[in-house]
Amino acid sequence: MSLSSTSTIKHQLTNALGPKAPLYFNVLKEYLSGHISRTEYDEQVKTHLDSIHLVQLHNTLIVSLFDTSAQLAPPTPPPDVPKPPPRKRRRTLPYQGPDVSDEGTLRSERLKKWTVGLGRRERERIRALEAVALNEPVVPKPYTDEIAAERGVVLLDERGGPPGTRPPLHLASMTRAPTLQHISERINLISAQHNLGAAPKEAKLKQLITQALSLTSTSHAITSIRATEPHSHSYVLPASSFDSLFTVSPAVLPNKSAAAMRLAIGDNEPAEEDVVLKNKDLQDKRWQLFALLGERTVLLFLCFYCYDILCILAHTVLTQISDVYIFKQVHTGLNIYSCTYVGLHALSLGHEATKPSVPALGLRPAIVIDSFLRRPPVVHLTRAITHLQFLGSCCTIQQSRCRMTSTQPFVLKWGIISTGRIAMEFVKDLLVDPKTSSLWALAASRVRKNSSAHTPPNETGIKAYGTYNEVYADPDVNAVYIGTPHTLHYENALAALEAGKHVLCEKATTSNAAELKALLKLAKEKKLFFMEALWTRFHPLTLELKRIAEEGTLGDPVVMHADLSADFHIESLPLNHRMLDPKLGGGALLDLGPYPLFWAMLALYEHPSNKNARPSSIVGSIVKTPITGVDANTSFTLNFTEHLQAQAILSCSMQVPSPSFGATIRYKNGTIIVKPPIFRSPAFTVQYYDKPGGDVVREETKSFSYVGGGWHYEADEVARCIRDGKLESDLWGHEKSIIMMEVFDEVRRQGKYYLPEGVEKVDRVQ
Ligand SMILES: NC(=O)C1=CN([C@@H]2O[C@H](COP(=O)(O)OP(=O)(O)OC[C@H]3O[C@@H](n4cnc5c(N)ncnc54)[C@H](OP(=O)(O)O)[C@@H]3O)[C@@H](O)[C@H]2O)C=CC1
Ligand SMILES: O=C1OC[C@@H](O)[C@H](O)[C@H]1O
Repeated sequence: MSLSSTSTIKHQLTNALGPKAPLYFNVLKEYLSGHISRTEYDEQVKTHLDSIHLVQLHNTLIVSLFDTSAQLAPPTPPPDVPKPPPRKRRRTLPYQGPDVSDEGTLRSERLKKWTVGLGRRERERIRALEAVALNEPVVPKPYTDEIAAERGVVLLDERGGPPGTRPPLHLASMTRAPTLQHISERINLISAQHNLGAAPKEAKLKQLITQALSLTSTSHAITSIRATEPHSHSYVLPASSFDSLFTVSPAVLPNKSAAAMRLAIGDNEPAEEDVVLKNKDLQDKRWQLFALLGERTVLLFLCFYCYDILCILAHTVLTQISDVYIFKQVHTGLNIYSCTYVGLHALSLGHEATKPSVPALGLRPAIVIDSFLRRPPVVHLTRAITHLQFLGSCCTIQQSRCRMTSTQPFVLKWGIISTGRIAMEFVKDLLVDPKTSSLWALAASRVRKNSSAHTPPNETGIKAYGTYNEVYADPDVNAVYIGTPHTLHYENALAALEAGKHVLCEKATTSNAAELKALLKLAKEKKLFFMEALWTRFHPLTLELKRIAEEGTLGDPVVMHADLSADFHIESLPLNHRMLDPKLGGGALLDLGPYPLFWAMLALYEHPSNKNARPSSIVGSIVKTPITGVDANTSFTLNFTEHLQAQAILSCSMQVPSPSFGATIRYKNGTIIVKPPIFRSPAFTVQYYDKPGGDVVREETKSFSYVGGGWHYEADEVARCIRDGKLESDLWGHEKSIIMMEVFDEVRRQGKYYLPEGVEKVDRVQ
């Protein structure tokens, strides 16, 4: 059926209704735009339909509206299930007189059939998906989360059944993702079907998806999430809002939604409340959800109204992040708005006090689709979009929200040592969200020698100093970032620590392990935070890769290869360039080597089966450049044999670009391939075997993009750790940096690459 058929019926109905027509269409508009509920709609529309003829015309109009979808090609991407046989076209419209099966009620069978809202193809698709899910043994995950167990988290029932027993639909297992073309067609269709006016443009959708995805960066990056537009006031709900929201009866929704929204984001939002969790809160299901959501990489989509959009977004998101949970009112016992706010609040709080795991709450990393398949399609695209926009706008997340006991945003004032290349990249990323980190002072050693500690902040509010000592001496500086060449790290970090500053120090942390150990000893004595700036460890890609690598399916790691190389054109570099000058720790190993070694540390050392055992052997080989004698090409292998039988084969060169593979980690049951450049990889692919050493039966690629350059993740980690009084990061702690330096020492020793006398300030590798 075409849209003109619908207009014919509309025309007939208008004539038949006479003066009541505007009222009738107004009610329809209200319904389709979601302002009134289905029940309200039925009640109101009935008052205008005072003859059988009118009722039949009305029913035909409704059918024709829904029928539009049957005639246009379904753009929703088909799943990987056998295609249904071609079906006959329905011959319903244009209106052909009274339908004998219509009993003159608004609930005629034919109408009911249509108002279920899903086409047969769609229903079959869903049914097939359910079958897939049901075939899977549903094994509720054991109650293993230690924090949850310790705190005696109460499991939520899922629709009256035990948690974890409700089979989810594995949208994730679908291999074909929708294209923008699909999305746009579907949106046009839905919009046309429901008189929603102009459909949003692809760009708009893209923007929404991007916006939504930015929510999912990971809780580790919470402080980096930005709203698309600046907001003058907080959009995060105070805890008390929940009391009202939770008491809003689902029966009055969605028509009261606007009120609920206003309640939530109200223009006159009172001052932010101090949210302190008490013990009893920890037993509260709502807070458990906060905790759950705050802990995990979660995107909450509550597109009750628009199944297609939900699937599209879920698809998109599933390719980007680890878990997507779509909470349904029936599933959580919360209404749709409460769910939204729970999610937002959780994201904003980054609640770390309780960490009930997903299985502990009986939720599974899959999309749970249930009763809404039986709901009439109050398909309301604009509402779905409003939700997403709302989600986006609620994401002005301030660091204060990550700390339940503080009402003040935590701001870390950074002092930057050096104005070199990487220091400036780091600075740019600090400015990605100035609310969370404040760039306080910046020093160059070789320019602006005349400036003094009393230099007033310039128009950017950043003090510019002419010596590093002035930064160390500035009482307002909390943490110092060191971005000088490797061999200067020790003296710079030492000075910063002695001045009482926390330190984030570029890789390679020092010239040798002895220097690093001396720094760490001092940091501990002074109760100061110290971290190697191994930014890659904090990237969402790395967190996700680690999750997949360690969840068990792949088994233990066996062999990994990693290389980072770059052609520095050393023949044309000045001899005092940091890559060539042995006094600055020049060469490939200390500059590029940290990254292949990092991947070995992540994949092998950090693997739970390795039980934190250090490498049992290190073998290195170095090719030096005749230009200055620093290493030009270096390879090294590490064995991890105490608990694993694993080997890392690592290499770096400053004479050629990286190879195409980046890093490859081979496990007993699969392989992970990390795309280069491995310091900020854009994607990784996981290949699963049918049996150990067997064929690849499934392959999944996960792609990531970064806000800014990707250094703010490590900056956020530093801020969080310092805020929480930690002396080292849980993700990249001291022990790992020491192992890294010991590996470099050993490789240099074996390759006979000795730094000039006096360069190493503590001991000397020889
Ligand atoms: N995390 C990452 O992605 C990256 C990290 N790095 C690390 O950052 C550090 C710096 O690298 P990069 O920024 O590329 O180097 P640059 O040469 O660009 O910058 C180093 C800066 O250190 C300062 N400096 C102080 N003393 C000296 C000296 N004697 N000789 C040279 N420079 C001196 C200078 O700044 P000023 O004059 O202002 O004092 C100089 O600009 C290295 O340890 C490297 O491993 C490098 C690249 C990427
Ligand atoms: O840390 C680094 O990552 C990127 C490389 O280009 C750079 O040389 C290195 O220091």
